[in-house]
Amino acid sequence: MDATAKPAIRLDNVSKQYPDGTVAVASLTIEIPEGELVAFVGPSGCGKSTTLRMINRLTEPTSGTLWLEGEDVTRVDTVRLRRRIGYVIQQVGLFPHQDVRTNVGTVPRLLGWDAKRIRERTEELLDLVGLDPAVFGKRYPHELSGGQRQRVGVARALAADPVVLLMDEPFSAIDPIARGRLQEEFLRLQAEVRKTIVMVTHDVDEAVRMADRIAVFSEGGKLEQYAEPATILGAPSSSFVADFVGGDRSLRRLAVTPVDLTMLAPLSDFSLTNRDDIPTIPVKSSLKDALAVLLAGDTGWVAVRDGSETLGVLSPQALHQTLRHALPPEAASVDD
Ligand SMILES: Nc1ncnc2c1ncn2[C@@H]1O[C@H](COP(=O)(O)OP(=O)(O)OP(=O)(O)O)[C@@H](O)[C@H]1O
Repeated sequence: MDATAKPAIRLDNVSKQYPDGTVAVASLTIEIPEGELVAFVGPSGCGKSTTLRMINRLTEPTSGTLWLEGEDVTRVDTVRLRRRIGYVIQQVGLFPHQDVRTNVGTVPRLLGWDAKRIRERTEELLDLVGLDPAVFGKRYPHELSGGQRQRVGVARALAADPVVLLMDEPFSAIDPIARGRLQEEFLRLQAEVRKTIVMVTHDVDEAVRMADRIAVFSEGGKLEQYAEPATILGAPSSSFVADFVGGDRSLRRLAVTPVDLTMLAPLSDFSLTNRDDIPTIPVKSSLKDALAVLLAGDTGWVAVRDGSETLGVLSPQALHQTLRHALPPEAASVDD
């Protein structure tokens, strides 16, 4: 964690015991750095949603302290607290009898914004989530696809510019192809708005792809490991974490391991009739992207580009070495 980054959210020894005696979260301390996307993963019933809902106090903690931007919000008025925290859930929870524009303007209306400002803000947000306001603004939720509804849900959650966005399984009800597209769009949106986001997901690939940091929980809201995706996959802290992220975590790791620029050979080393034939990848590509491009091409080489400048060429041998380096054999077994 960047030592200078101040946490947007801090849970301090927070616990939740439901009235029937179930201890969903025993005693959890975790900090969410400002501007980061943190994914909560873990087996069913381990307390992910309870923890998420304690952040906006839809579920009141039994004990412990909750901090938002350095302020103790454990006992502040929940209506005011929730205005600072957007919330997106799996079934979106759009109001079925209100059109898209009215749905998106919900919180600004509650805040008493004037009509012109609400209209401008809803237009801006619909544009931001990739829905043309002229086409979609007047539609009702049942006139939208699942993915479009989800975008409206995100636009609505962002409407009053909250400091934090909580998302509980936001993409899980959407088919895999549309989900991939939404995830990508969401990452683009996040690069623009840079909110502090906490997301619960069942999908390890989604967490690896989207999160700056992953929190792996076990039963009772026990934080097993809290680290960047590459660390969770490459150095799981226990056999529990290793088992949870799965036997194919080595392959998952390729998606978060960048191409090693020290392995590139100069383009001039290659006697090619037409250098334009070499497939290229951008400098920030992952090993997974490099491998995919290499397999799709005929030349066996991949040029790495920074804008229009070619930095060098990745040969199959260099890629093989990088893969072996990225996927050491010991990564396959982890002991407690
Ligand atoms: N209102 C409630 N009353 C009693 N127990 C509850 C309540 N809500 C959740 N629980 C219990 O608390 C524990 C944690 O539930 P929670 O929904 O936080 O888990 P989760 O990790 O989000 O699960 P999932 O991945 O299945 O959604 C579970 O044992 C669950 O049965």
